[in-house]
Amino acid sequence: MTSAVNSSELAQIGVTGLAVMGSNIARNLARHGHTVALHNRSIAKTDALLEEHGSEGKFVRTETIEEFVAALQKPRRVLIMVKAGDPTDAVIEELASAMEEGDIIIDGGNALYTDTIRREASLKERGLHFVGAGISGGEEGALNGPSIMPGGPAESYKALGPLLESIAAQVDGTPCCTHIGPDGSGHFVKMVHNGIEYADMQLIGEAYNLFRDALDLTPAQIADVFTEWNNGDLESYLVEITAEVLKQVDAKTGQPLVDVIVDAAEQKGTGRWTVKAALDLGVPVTGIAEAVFARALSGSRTQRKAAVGLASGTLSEKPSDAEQFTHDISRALYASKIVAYAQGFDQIAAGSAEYDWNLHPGDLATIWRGGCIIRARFLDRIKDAYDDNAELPSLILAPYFREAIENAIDSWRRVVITAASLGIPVPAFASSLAYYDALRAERLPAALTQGQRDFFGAHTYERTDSEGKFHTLWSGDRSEVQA
Ligand SMILES: NC(=O)c1ccc[n+]([C@@H]2O[C@H](COP(=O)([O-])OP(=O)(O)OC[C@H]3O[C@@H](n4cnc5c(N)ncnc54)[C@H](OP(=O)(O)O)[C@@H]3O)[C@@H](O)[C@H]2O)c1
Ligand SMILES: O=C(O)[C@H](O)[C@@H](O)[C@H](O)[C@H](O)COP(=O)(O)O
Repeated sequence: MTSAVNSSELAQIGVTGLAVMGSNIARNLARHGHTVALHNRSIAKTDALLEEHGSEGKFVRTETIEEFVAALQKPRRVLIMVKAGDPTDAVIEELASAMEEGDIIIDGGNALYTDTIRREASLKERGLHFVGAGISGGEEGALNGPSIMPGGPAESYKALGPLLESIAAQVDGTPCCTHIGPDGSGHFVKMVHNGIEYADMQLIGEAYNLFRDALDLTPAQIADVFTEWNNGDLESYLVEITAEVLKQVDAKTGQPLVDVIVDAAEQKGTGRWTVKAALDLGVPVTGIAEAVFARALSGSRTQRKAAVGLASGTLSEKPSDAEQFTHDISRALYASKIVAYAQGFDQIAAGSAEYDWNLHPGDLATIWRGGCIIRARFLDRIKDAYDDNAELPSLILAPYFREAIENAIDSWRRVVITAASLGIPVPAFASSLAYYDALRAERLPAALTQGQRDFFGAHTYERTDSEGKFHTLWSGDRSEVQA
């Protein structure tokens, strides 16, 4: 264990916040030959890390922020891995007071991107570089290679990029880390990543529920289906771990573990942030929104308990061909997943335009191919789609995805029809299908909405055959005037 701080042992980077993520990233950095200064508010975590893993590389133990900052090579690079929100502000303030012009502070937590925009602007005034870096992959990714989404000044990426790229996951020799864009862009992109993660998990949950309630399969049988799917176009980390979770037997009861876990899903907030930001940007992220609401509904335990026994109707015929229905579910999952990703990429495009970030969707597909929670074979297809046409109006319109949906459409409809008739909730499957149908519709009932708005509020409407805004004199002779 290295505890002394002297000039010959200055660290290339410091990590403060040594809980699950920080400790594993510090180890990842050290394992890649970087000397890492360690700091945590409570010293016990620092000592535990050194005690258990001090031999994995070169660490510098520090107790105070002053010692920590003094242990770093200039320009100093500090990675903050603490709780998002006020704790991050408190740590930034402490660090900024001890650091010098040109030093770089990296926030690797799940920060709200508007906080990152504010922090970057305020630290810039103090001569410090601030990099808001989304990091995905959980504990295992942090240690063995996460996907890293750093925003902030391009200049700071020059000093930081090689180091971050060295610890990121690699796919086909390409690191899952790239400079995303200015200020809050890295955290914005990480937020949308998490939103897509929510949608993906909800869709998998709906597929699981259909297997249980429409086909009467056991968790172990469903695990086998997911394992098989993981060898095809649905191959992904989330499908893989779904099989693992479903296979798990509870040691205490002998029941499948999934049956003894309380069915109320929690959420730390990134999914909710994605939906709030999408509402402000005016982007329909229906798959993500349904996933966030589904978690909220699952947590409404009192209401749910009171509602048990409500009528489900009489249409209760189960699918007669289990093999066909299993195939249908796999296609409904694939098609709905395409919609969720298309919507997430739409939100990224809208955020990029709003904040002038100049984000490149193909780059994101590239760095999400490995390390992160939504990593999937599918991401290669998304990368190809944006390589072919960086200006795609929607991912759904890329030839590969268009064809995939065409091949899935009847299965997708059968799944939603069956679920609706059996009373099995599939909000994400159904809303994704509704989104797809609305997107491809030549005419939408929005024309009627406009008429209603004009009727009660003189809000005006556009005509299909002339330029300008119009208003009908609804309370008068109902003639039309140009507004
Ligand atoms: N867990 C994941 O899978 C995951 C994945 C990606 C990103 N993230 C993000 O990464 C960050 C770290 O996550 P985590 O799960 O490792 O840890 P966490 O539970 O979110 O945070 C614990 C760490 O924050 C420190 N901390 C809390 N309040 C503080 C304060 N006021 N001042 C200074 N330090 C404070 C704690 O120090 P003490 O030890 O002294 O309490 C501890 O080191 C979070 O922003 C999280 O959202 C997490
Ligand atoms: O990319 C990741 O590594 C995960 O998304 C990570 O960020 C974390 O596990 C989520 O924040 C959990 O989110 P919920 O608690 O909201 O499900």
